Amino acid sequence: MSKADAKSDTETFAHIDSPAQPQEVDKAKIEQAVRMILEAIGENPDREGLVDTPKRVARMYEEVFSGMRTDPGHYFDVIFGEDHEELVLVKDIPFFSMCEHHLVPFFGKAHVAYIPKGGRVTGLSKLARAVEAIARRPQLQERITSTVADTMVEKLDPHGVVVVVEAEHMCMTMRGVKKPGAKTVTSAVRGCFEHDAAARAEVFSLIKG
Ligand SMILES: Nc1nc2c(ncn2[C@@H]2O[C@H](COP(=O)(O)OP(=O)(O)OP(=O)(O)O)[C@@H](O)[C@H]2O)c(=O)[nH]1
Ligand SMILES: [Zn+2]
Repeated sequence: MSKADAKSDTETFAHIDSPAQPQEVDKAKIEQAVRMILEAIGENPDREGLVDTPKRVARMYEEVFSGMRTDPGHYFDVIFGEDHEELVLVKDIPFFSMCEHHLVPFFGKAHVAYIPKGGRVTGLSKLARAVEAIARRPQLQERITSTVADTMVEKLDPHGVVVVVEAEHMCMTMRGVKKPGAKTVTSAVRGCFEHDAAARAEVFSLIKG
């Protein structure tokens, strides 16, 4: 399921030439919708404090959903021919995303580890950029986790990948079940880490430490 999702993401963004050329969001439509929501809750969208709110929300959605117009795989186009076939871990990458069920934020940290193969070593910042591009869409935590892992497998063909994401979901905090502090942890394990329990344990202990 998650692998299929990652594939469809790759297909969705296949037409985008560069992450530096985002397509526009339909801000006028967002403004219209926000105005309607304000009316629906009994507010006056023309009062002073709210008159610019639809525009602000449209700009905010353009920013927080910018990953809709970014192919995370592009970040792995540049590779260094470094002969390093040992573990690389970038941990505590902060991210912010939007729950696709309620359109409220969930946020936390991502930890990304891989063992490069054949000199396909990526820039460390590209791991964080890929996490950000994938998070900035209407999302599920599980899908962020597996899409990061599957994008790396597809683009870098490494020996193995481990992605761990820990997050707090505002839809569980400020509404509904109201359980502030509850953390969700998800992981995606690919390649050699699937079979090598010791290597997997090393990564998890480095993430924890
Ligand atoms: N698996 C998964 N579930 C999520 C994520 N973000 C939010 N959810 C859950 O999505 C579910 C949506 O459940 P529904 O019953 O359709 O909606 P709801 O009535 O608003 O649910 P409550 O949050 O329980 O009030 C809730 O259980 C959320 O906690 C996520 O990233 N992954
Ligand atoms: Zn939610």
